[in-house]
Amino acid sequence: MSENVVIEVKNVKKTFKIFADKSQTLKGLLSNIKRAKFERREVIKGISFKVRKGEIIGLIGKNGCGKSTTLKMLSKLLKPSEGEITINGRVSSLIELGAGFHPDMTGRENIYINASIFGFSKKEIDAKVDEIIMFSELEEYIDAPVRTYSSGMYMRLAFSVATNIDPEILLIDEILGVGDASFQTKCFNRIKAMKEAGVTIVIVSHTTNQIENLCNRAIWIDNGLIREDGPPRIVCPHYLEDMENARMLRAEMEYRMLIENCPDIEQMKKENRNLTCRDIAIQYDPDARRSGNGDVEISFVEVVDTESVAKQVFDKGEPFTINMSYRSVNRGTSISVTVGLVRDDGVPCYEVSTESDTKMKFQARKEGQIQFRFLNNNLVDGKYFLNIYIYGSNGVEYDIIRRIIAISVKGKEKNESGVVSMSHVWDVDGMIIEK
Ligand SMILES: Nc1ncnc2c1ncn2[C@@H]1O[C@H](COP(=O)(O)OP(=O)(O)OP(=O)(O)O)[C@@H](O)[C@H]1O
Repeated sequence: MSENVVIEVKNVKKTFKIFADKSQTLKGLLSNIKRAKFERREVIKGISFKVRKGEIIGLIGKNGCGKSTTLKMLSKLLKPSEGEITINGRVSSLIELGAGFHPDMTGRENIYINASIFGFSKKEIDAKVDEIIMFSELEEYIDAPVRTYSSGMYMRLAFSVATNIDPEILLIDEILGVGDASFQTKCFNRIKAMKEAGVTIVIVSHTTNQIENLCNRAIWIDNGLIREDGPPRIVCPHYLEDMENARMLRAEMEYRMLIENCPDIEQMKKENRNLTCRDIAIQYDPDARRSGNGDVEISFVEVVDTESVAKQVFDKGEPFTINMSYRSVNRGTSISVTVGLVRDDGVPCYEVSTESDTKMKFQARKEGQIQFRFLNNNLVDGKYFLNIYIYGSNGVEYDIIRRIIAISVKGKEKNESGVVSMSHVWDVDGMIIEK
C-alpha cells in the first residue's frame, strides 16, 4: 500500500445468512440454526477503492444498498466474506449507537475505558476528560450509568469521545442526523476542523447536501457494487436523478392503481355526498387539503396530455390540460376560478384566475365544466402540485383545494435548475451555444 493510501479495499464481498423463519424465541432460533434453514444473501458483491490520507469520503446510496455494511467492515465490526481490507492508521468510529459503551458504567467511566482501548494512558485521559465532557454538554449526567441516557445523550457522548481521541481515520454512520439542531451544527463544525487537521473521514449519509458540503469525494453504492466514484458535485446529482427516476416509475404505478380504484363520482353526486380531495381527483396527492363553504364546488379534476390521456409525468415542454367539473347550489352565483402551481418544497411557481385574465366574474351553472390548458409548459425538471380555488364576490371562499394533483416534469438532459426554463444563448470567446 503506497504511503499516502490509508484505506485499501480490494474485491470485497459480504454475504449474510438470512434465516427463513424469524422465530421470536431463543429455542426457535436455535432449532433453525441447527436445521440450517437459511439462505445466503450477497450484500456487497465485489467492491474496490483506495482512500488517501486527508480525503473526506461520503458513501451514498439508497436504503439497504450496503453502505453501513461497508463502513462496519472498515471498522472491523464485520469481516468481509471475500477480499481484503487494509487500514493504515488509528481508527475511531461512530457506527452503532451503543457499540463500545458499557451500559452499567457511568459516562465518565466509559470515557476512560474507550480512550484506554485507543491507547491513551490514565494521565493522558485525565488531561482530555474535561474537554470531552464539555463538548458532550453532559456535565450534569456524566456520573450516571449510560443505560439511563437518552439516545441523543448517548450520541453526544459517543461523538465527543470519538472525535477527541485524535483519530487518524474517523468512520461515521448517519451520526449527523441525530441530536438537536444546535448539537448537529457543533458536530458539523468539529468534523470540518478535523478535516482541516488532515484526518481521513468516511461518512455514510442520506443527506447529499451534507456530502457536498463536507466531502471531497463521493462513492455511490448501488445494489452492493460501486456505481460511481468521484467529486460529490458530480456523483450526488447523478444519484438524486436515479432516485427521482425510480420515484417517477413508482408514481406511474401508483397512479394506474388509483385509476383502477377511482370512485364513481356520478353515483356520489346522486347521493349528495361531501366530496373529499380523493373523491374528486383521479390522481390526487395524499397531502391535498380542501376548505371552503362548498356552495360552489369542484366535483372532478384530472390532468391530461394532448391526446386526452390522464397522466402525472410529463416531458419537459409537453403541454398539459386540467379538466374540471363543478356544481353550484344556486344557478348564477358569481365566481372566479384560480389555477396555480407550486413546487414540492412550496415555492409558488405560477397562478392565474379567470378574474385576473378577464377582469370579471362569471355566473356559475348548476353543473358545468372548466378546461384550463397550459400551452407552454416551461417548467424545469421537478415535482409540482396543482392548486384550484373558487372564490365568490367579496372574497368568499367556495372551494379551496391545495396540492390536489402532483405533476412531474422530466427532461432528457438535466441541464437546468430553478422553476422555469428560459431560452438562452452562450457566447464563449466566439463559440455560440444556443439552448
Ligand atoms: N447482520 C445482518 N444479517 C443479515 N442481513 C443483514 C445484516 N446486516 C445488514 N443486512 C442486510 O444487508 C443489506 C444492506 O444493509 P446495510 O445496513 O449495509 O444497508 P444501508 O445501505 O446502510 O441501508 P440504510 O440506508 O437503510 O441504512 C440490507 O438488506 C440488510 O437487511
